[in-house]
Amino acid sequence: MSTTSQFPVILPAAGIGKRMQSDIPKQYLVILGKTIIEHTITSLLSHPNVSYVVIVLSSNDTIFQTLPLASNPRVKTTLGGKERADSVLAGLQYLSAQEKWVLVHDAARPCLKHDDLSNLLALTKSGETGGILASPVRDTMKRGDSNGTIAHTESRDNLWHALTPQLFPLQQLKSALIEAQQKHVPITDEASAIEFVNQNVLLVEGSASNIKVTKPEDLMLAEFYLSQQANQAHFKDHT
Ligand SMILES: Nc1ccn([C@@H]2O[C@H](COP(=O)(O)OP(=O)(O)OP(=O)(O)O)[C@@H](O)[C@H]2O)c(=O)n1
Ligand SMILES: C[C@](O)(CO)[C@H](O)COP(=O)(O)O
Repeated sequence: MSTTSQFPVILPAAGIGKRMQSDIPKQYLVILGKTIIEHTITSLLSHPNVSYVVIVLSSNDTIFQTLPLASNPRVKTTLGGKERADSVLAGLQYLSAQEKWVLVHDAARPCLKHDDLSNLLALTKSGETGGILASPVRDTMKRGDSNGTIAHTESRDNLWHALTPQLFPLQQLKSALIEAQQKHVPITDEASAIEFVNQNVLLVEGSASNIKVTKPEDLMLAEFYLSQQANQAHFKDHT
């Protein structure tokens, strides 16, 4: 990917982190001396093909403006909504209609690797079909029933974990999200909106280390991956 193509990123960060059960929204928990959202934004802004990042905040947010990154001219903010999809749509509406492609990435995924983002962005070279980072499931998959017993074993073939970033043409994603919202279809990621309007989404294999910090036990795992990435960068700089 050349350094001349530049893409905006929408970063939904208006969630409360119910499953994390912390006193503050999980994106403001600190790992290795920095909040999770600062790790995420720093990793995005240091990629040569990212133009700027639109952070979608809750109207109750009092923390973001206190972070040094808040005054970075490549960091913009807007207000989100009740569900993640509402926040993403608010972010898309902030963008100029001149933008062709848009990336959407969770604030709560601080361990994104540049190589994975470059592989995803390579889709913009080959056509108009968007795609997502994803990782193949590894375990044997069971479908349970309402009694908590196994109904059957699901085939692992072609089964993937959906990750972010997700990359789509701006207008396609905006109209798919609006249509899903009007029809009250629950949307948990951008790809599901595009699937809802019967359009194709490509899968780009990404690292399983690109975890979403969701539950308390994920904090230690994110710390491990972030320190591994910092060590690798240090090693690169000294060889
Ligand atoms: N109304 C919402 C809900 C979620 N998000 C963002 O979407 C990303 C992924 O969502 P998730 O991990 O589910 O975050 P939360 O909604 O905060 O967590 P929980 O579901 O445990 O409450 C997070 O960066 C979160 O801040 C958002 O911008 N607006
Ligand atoms: C967008 C996402 O991170 C893809 O894995 C995810 O769908 C966010 O919401 P979830 O409720 O944690 O699945």
